Amino acid sequence: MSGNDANRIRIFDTTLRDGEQSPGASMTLEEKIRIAEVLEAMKVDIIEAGFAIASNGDFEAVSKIAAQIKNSTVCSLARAATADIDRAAEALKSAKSSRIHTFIATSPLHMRVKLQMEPSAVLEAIHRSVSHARSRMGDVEWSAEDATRSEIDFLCRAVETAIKAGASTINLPDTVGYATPAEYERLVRTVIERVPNSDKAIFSTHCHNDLGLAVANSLAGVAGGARQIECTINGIGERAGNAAMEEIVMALRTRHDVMPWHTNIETTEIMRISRLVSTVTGFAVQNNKAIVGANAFAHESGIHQDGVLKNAETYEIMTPESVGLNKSSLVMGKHSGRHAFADKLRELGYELGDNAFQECFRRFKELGDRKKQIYDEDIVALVDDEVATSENRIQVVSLSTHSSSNGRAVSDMTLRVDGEEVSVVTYGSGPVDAAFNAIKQIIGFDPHLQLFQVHAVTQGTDAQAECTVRLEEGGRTVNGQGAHEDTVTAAARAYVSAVNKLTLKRQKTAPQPMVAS
Ligand SMILES: CC(=O)SCCNC(=O)CCNC(=O)[C@H](O)C(C)(C)COP(=O)(O)OP(=O)(O)OC[C@H]1O[C@@H](n2cnc3c(N)ncnc32)[C@H](O)[C@@H]1OP(=O)(O)O
Ligand SMILES: CC(C)C(=O)C(=O)O
Repeated sequence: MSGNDANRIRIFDTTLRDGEQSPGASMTLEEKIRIAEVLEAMKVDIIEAGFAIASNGDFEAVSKIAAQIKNSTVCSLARAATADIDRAAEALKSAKSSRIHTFIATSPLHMRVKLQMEPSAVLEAIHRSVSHARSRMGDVEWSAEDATRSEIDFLCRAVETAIKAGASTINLPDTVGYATPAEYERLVRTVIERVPNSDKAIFSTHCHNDLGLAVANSLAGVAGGARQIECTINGIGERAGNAAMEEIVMALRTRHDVMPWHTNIETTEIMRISRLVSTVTGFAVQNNKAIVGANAFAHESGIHQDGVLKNAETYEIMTPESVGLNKSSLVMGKHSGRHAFADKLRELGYELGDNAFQECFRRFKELGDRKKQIYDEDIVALVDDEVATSENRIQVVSLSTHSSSNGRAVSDMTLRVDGEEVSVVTYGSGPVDAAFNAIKQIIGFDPHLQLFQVHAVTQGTDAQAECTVRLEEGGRTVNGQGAHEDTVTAAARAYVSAVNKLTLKRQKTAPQPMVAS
């Protein structure tokens, strides 16, 4: 994307610093380096690699990332304290491009309660810390922690002080995610308008998501004049997290018509980094999360699937490829329609005649009513079962069984034999035995069961069972398969499938009566 440089938004990623502040999200050194490498590959402008004074581990991570990353600026956080700044400078010393990010709170509450400092002392601390940081490094960012709950006059004086002392980036964090978009836009605009030397700095947003407004506020901040956005992958961060980088970048790209700003981010790396951060932190991405959630490019309803098959733009405002996904997915379930089912069958390599298709679709809908998720394997099992049994002389119409842990099982079975329905009630040592006895009683002969095997097609207790039955009779051996989410029905279908093969073989030599009299 090209554009006027005044419209270029720098992306400052703080996944490794603020993101790691999410309770439970600690990352190892190796994991941080892997994440930094992908951030660099996706052309992030500034990577905040850690808070060097926080621990030896943080120091080492910042140092190693600084030494390794060449195409992004590497940054460390530091309080308004000489020791913090020196530690940050030390950790960053081998970086090709580096930044010290120093901060202090400017809201009355934070100054009084947390820092226990008078506002005048805070102004002095800003001057001292930024000047010291500048003496150690050319690129210094200063943040007014809790800017959105600060008094505007004081905030403007603090910003002016920081710029005078040499800060070239001024960040106005919504530290507790309190602002609304209109307020935040106004805050950024007001500070830029009122601070006399504001043209010497780039203004930045850093929005938390306590009210779910982090991304909206960041974009509002840009409308107010900010040209750097601080954000994290998957929106991880302190409490409810930070603005999600993938959402910001894709919003700017997708709605360029109304937001004339652009980033340098290589968006096709988005899925890769999202999965990496999720794996490393153990923080699953919610299915309906914008851009990177499992459902972000997935469609289950028949009407949507039909639309997407005709033209993806009907229900997709960006392409899956643009975020590094191969394609959108049509999730098969009870809401799917014939168009999507036919498309799925083609993808799985099936070509069915009309009748078989209609029957498979009917069974698929039934399965969808009973099973939460339908996987490709379920459809394969269902279609194979249907294709294998649709021409059979004997078919299972219905089966119900009752069993208990300390007694016999009973089966109530109806088979269709040459178009005629026959029902029997039989007993057995278990439900499968009872069902097999029913089939034997109806067909009138008793083949030897050589093999009975069951396996679950997919995971979960609602998975379909796939059964194989091997029968032998008079030197003839046949295998039959059956699939169903009820294991006993799957077994019965497999048995009947084998019996059909056996009767075919028997008829070729010595035709027998099909129905017991
Ligand atoms: C909004 C943010 O995300 S800010 C970043 C938050 N991230 C972190 O805190 C993670 C890393 N932090 C740490 O490892 C530790 O808190 C350290 C190493 C920084 C400090 O540890 P400790 O010296 O034990 O202090 P502790 O964390 O208990 O308290 C913080 C101290 O820093 C002071 N402080 C807080 N912010 C600043 C600041 N910007 N500049 C100067 N001092 C500050 C507090 O007033 C308090 O000072 P006090 O000890 O005189 O009361
Ligand atoms: C240190 C600053 C940038 C911060 O993380 C915040 O205010 O949330």
